[in-house]
Amino acid sequence: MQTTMPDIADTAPALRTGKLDWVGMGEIELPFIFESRNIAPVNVIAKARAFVNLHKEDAKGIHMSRLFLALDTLSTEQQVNPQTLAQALDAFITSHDDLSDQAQIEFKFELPLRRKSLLSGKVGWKNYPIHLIAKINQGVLSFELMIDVTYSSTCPCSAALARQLIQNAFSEKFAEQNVDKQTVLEWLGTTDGIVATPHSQRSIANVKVKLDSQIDSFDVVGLIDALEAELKTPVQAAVKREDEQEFARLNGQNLMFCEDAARKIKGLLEEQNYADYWLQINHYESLHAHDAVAIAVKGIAGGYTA
Ligand SMILES: Nc1nc2c(ncn2[C@@H]2O[C@H](COP(=O)(O)OP(=O)(O)OP(=O)(O)O)[C@@H](O)[C@H]2O)c(=O)[nH]1
Repeated sequence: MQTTMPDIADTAPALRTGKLDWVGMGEIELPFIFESRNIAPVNVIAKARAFVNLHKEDAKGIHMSRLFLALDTLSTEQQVNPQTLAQALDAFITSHDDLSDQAQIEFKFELPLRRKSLLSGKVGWKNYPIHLIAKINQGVLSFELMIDVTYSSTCPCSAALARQLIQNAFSEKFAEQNVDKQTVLEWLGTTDGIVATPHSQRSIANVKVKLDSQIDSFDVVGLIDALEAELKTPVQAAVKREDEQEFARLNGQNLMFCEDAARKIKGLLEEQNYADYWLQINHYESLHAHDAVAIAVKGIAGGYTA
C-alpha cells in the first residue's frame, strides 16, 4: 500500500513568523569542472554554500533538497561558468516560487595552475585559493571573486640597516685610500663582506573584486597574473639555482612594507576598473611574532567596507 509522506515544509505552521535574509546549506562537498579564460576546464573539489532568502513570513521553511539537486546538476551535467551559475540561481528561485526572490551560491576551492620558473624554463604546479560568489537579487545577477596570492616581501628598513653594516664593515676592513679591486671583489663574496642580510617574510594578498554582471567568462588567471606582476616576488613552484638568484635580485629590487604592497595592488585594481574591490595585505613577519596588515577598499557608496 502506497502511503503519502508528510511534507511539513508545506503544511506545518512556522513556530514563529518572520522574514529571513538567507536560509540554505553550508560545507557542501562538491566536485565540478571550472571554466576560466586561457586555461583548459579544470576539475576542482569545492566547499559550497547555497542559499535563498525566505520572504514569506508564515512559511515553515525552504526546500533544501531543491537547492542541493540544482547544485548537483551544475556538478554533474555542466561546467561552472557565469551562464551555468545564473541558471542554477534561477533554478533556486523558480523552485521557491512564492518563498524567495534572492539566491546565492558560494564556492571555495583551490585552483591548480602550471607556473613557469623565473629563468630556467622549468614548470610546476601552484595552487591558488579561490572564493567565488554568485548572487541574484530580484533578477539582478552579481559575481564576486576572491583570490589569495602568496609572495615574498623584504623589509626596506631592514635592508637599509643591513647596507649600513656592510658599509661599516668595508670602512673598517679597507681603511687605506687605494684599495685593490680584486681583493674587494673577493671580500664581497664572503659573509664578512655581506655582514648582514635583511629579513623577508612569506606574505599573502587577499583580494576581492566585484565583477561585471554581464561577463561571459571568468578570468581568474588574468587577475592572478596581474597581481603577481605588480608584486614582482610571488612564491615560486619549480626552482633551480638560477631561478633562486633571480628571486634574490627581485626581492632586493622590490623592498616593501605592507603599505607599499597595499598601494601597489590598490593602484592595479583602480586601473583595471573593477566596480568595487577590497584587499587585505598580510606580512607574516619574521622580525616580530605578530603580522603587519594593511586593508583598502575602493570606497564607493554602499560598497565594500574596510
Ligand atoms: N527547511 C529545512 N529543511 C531541513 C532542515 N534540516 C533538515 N532539513 C531537511 O531537508 C529535507 C529536504 O526538504 P525538501 O526540499 O522540502 O524535501 P522534499 O519535500 O522531499 O522535496 P520537495 O518535494 O521538492 O518539496 C527535509 O527532509 C528536511 O527535513 C532545516 O533546518 N530546514
